[in-house]
Amino acid sequence: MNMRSVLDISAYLIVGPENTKGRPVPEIVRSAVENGFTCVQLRSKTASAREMLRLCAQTADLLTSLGKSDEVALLVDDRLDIVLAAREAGIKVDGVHVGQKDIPASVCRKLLGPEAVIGLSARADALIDYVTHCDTKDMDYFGAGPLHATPSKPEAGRTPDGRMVTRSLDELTQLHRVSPLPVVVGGGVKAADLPALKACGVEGFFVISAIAGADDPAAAAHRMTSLWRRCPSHSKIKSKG
Ligand SMILES: Cc1ncc(COP(=O)(O)OP(=O)(O)O)c(N)n1
Ligand SMILES: Cc1ncsc1CCOP(=O)(O)O
Ligand SMILES: [Mg+2]
Repeated sequence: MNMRSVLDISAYLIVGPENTKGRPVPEIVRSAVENGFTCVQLRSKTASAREMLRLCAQTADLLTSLGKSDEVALLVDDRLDIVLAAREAGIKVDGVHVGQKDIPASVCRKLLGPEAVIGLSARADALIDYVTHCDTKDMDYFGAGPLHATPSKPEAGRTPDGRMVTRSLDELTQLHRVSPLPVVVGGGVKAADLPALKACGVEGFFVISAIAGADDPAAAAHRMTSLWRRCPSHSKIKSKG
């Protein structure tokens, strides 16, 4: 199954060992996926390579046991080396999410091949101009944000001169209009944000703490995915040539 052709970024969980309040990462992933999450990214700024590989193996096994390995993409943040090593070990990891300072998407595409999923964080400055003119041939979606400042990533939205820039709903609506790729928005996103976010037309939301930090991750996941499904979306207006 080519995961790129069925990629669904509508409800996107990002999680690593530092986000779970001591609970096992696969336990959080299970709660999310059993309750409608459609994409999972393993992200850790502290875990060793071996720990990340173990997490990849556990999460891939979990998705298989849930019958979701051909539906729910399993991605790794930043670490192209982990994706390559996981593949070498026969672990089904579908791709990588890279940021502006990470290994370029073109290099990821070259090393991972045509079937891998590759996500890219859109630039924080001059966002609309960047997305309009960016060469998107190697990427599958844009990550954008933050919607709000967030303790999960305090530097998100911080400009070089120290200001905090969050994304307005108008900007996200415009982003959706100009983007040649699907857009997933995160950064401080909570259930209460979802109706307004969906109305912008963006294809999905990403969260860490709303699920991984919740007292009841399964209930939180159910609330978010059902809300997202229920809310009306703004459809893209295509200009006729
Ligand atoms: C879906 C998604 N969007 C944005 C990010 C942020 O990526 P990046 O800018 O590389 O920052 P880190 O996550 O590496 O701190 C993401 N991980 N996922
Ligand atoms: C990885 C990332 N990139 C921009 S904000 C963010 C963290 C989002 O975490 P939370 O959903 O807890 O605010
Ligand atoms: Mg990164």
